[in-house]
Amino acid sequence: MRVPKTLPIVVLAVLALVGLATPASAAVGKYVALGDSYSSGLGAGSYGSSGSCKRSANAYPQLWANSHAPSAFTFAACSGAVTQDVLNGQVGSVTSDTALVTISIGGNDAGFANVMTECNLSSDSACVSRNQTAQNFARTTLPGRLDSVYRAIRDRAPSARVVVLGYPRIYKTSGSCVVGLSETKRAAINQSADVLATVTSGRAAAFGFTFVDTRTTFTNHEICASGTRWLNSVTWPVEESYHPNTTGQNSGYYAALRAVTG
Ligand SMILES: CCCCCCCCCCCCCCCC(=O)Oc1ccc([N+](=O)[O-])cc1
Repeated sequence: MRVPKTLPIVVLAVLALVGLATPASAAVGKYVALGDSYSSGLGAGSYGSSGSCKRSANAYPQLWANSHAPSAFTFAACSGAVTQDVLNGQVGSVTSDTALVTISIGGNDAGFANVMTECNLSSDSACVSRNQTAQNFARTTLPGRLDSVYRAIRDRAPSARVVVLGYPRIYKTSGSCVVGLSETKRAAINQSADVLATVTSGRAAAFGFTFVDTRTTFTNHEICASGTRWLNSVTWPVEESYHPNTTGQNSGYYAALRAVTG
């Protein structure tokens, strides 16, 4: 076997060229953060001048932008948003050169605030019934609404990576819990979270989007869990109740997002 004397030099030259053409870390393109209060960071404080949208400096989209230095960052998520709000007021920020889109949406369409209010003020059976209504809505009406949002994102940015982040279970169910609702109510609310996760992950997959299941990230950090709690219980302002706190945004949502984006 005869190896030409010039081969090592050629190999080195090729390696050098490849090295020059490849930056130490890949450049990060434009990032647009869409969604509701779980993405705006309501519950995590430091809302700056974002008004009623309550975009927190501690929210996972801001944490991701701080650490990844995208070429542009649009924080469009807004507290209380339903799917139609994303279509009307948020998705316009997504453009053909957007590289990454993140979103959490659908919980308000399914009646999140009404469910939590009913379960706090009414009987076990009323809470269970209200959750069944929400679950029925999530299975029948919500898929079409999610499809409209996901289609709009894909149409506007066909080559963007789209990461759909789900909602955690709010409660730990086993064991006693002074700050929490009855076991029956907690189980019913968690079942709604499970239905939302199933429906949302299914629609995300249909569009080739990445679904991040935050139920697993938040495990043992729910309300009534013995570990550090990552969600507010009933708190003041009331609208911040049942939302991720600073640690929930960081160790729950941001960590789960980084697990799929690097
Ligand atoms: C649909 C049944 C919900 C039962 C609990 C299910 C598990 C957790 C699901 C969480 C879904 C939260 C999505 C909504 C987040 C959000 O924007 O909340 C709001 C925040 C603020 C307002 N508000 O009016 O100020 C209204 C709503």
